[in-house]
Amino acid sequence: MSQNEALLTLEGWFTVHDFRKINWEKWNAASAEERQAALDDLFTLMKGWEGNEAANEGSSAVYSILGHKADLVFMYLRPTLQELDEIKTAFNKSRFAAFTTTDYSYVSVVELSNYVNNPGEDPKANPHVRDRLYPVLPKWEHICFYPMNKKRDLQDNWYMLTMDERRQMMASHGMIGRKYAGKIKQIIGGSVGFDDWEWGVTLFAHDPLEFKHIIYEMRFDEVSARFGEFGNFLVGNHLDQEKLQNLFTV
Ligand code: VOV
Repeated sequence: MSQNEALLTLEGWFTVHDFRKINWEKWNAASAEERQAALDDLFTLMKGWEGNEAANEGSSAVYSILGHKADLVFMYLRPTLQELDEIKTAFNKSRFAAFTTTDYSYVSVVELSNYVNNPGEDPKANPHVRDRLYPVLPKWEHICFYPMNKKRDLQDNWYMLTMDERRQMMASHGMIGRKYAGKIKQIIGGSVGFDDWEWGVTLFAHDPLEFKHIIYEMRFDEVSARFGEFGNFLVGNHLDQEKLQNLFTV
């Protein structure tokens, strides 16, 4: 056993997942003009977010969420926490926000762990690394989000393993992940100090069954089987302006 072999991590954009519920009773009771004004406010915000993305100053995406846990998720990536705060405030001032409530959100920072770095190389000079730290959210049809920890039990304490043991397990994890190239795009948000779990995992897929396949396959892999602890899973479908307009048409 070796202690204090803390890993160097690389951080990219800060991230908020803002999960919202729609107050359908209020929405249905509003006039057609009030509803359209609310949607127009939302579309104006979305245009602004697209501008940020085009200027390489962050990325955003909107998805519906199935089940009772939420109706929508707004996922934002930005260079600073201040910008994420401004987005939250602007959203809350919009007429659209008055028809929503939020009881779950997740704050993290896009993270790469340095298990795979090349000694002597400045990782942030590597365009491949930069693309992963400052990603454009892919807007694929489906999203899956869940928070997770690595276990800290006496027998199975991830943080008491040696660097070599952890590196080996992460290599096996990465091998499984590579089989899903083109099918799953993963964004790992480090959330130690930012939110209630250690990581927020966001997966994008064209086929939602790929979420089930990769997560199930990883459950048999030692790092997940022995050390993975998981929170709530949320899954949903991509929304653009047209789909939002249809969704909210009464
Ligand atoms: C497309 C799928 C995919 C691929 C290719 C992939 C690869 C990799 C690599 C190469 C590395 C290590 C270097 C780095 O990049 O950080 C990681 C790192 C990580 N992963 Fe991963 N992962 C995937 C997918 C993937 C999934 C589905 C999950 C959830 C696990 C599950 O059981 O539900 C996950 C989790 C993580 C986490 C929490 C970390 C950080 C762990 C730490 O201790 O620091 N990940 N991951």
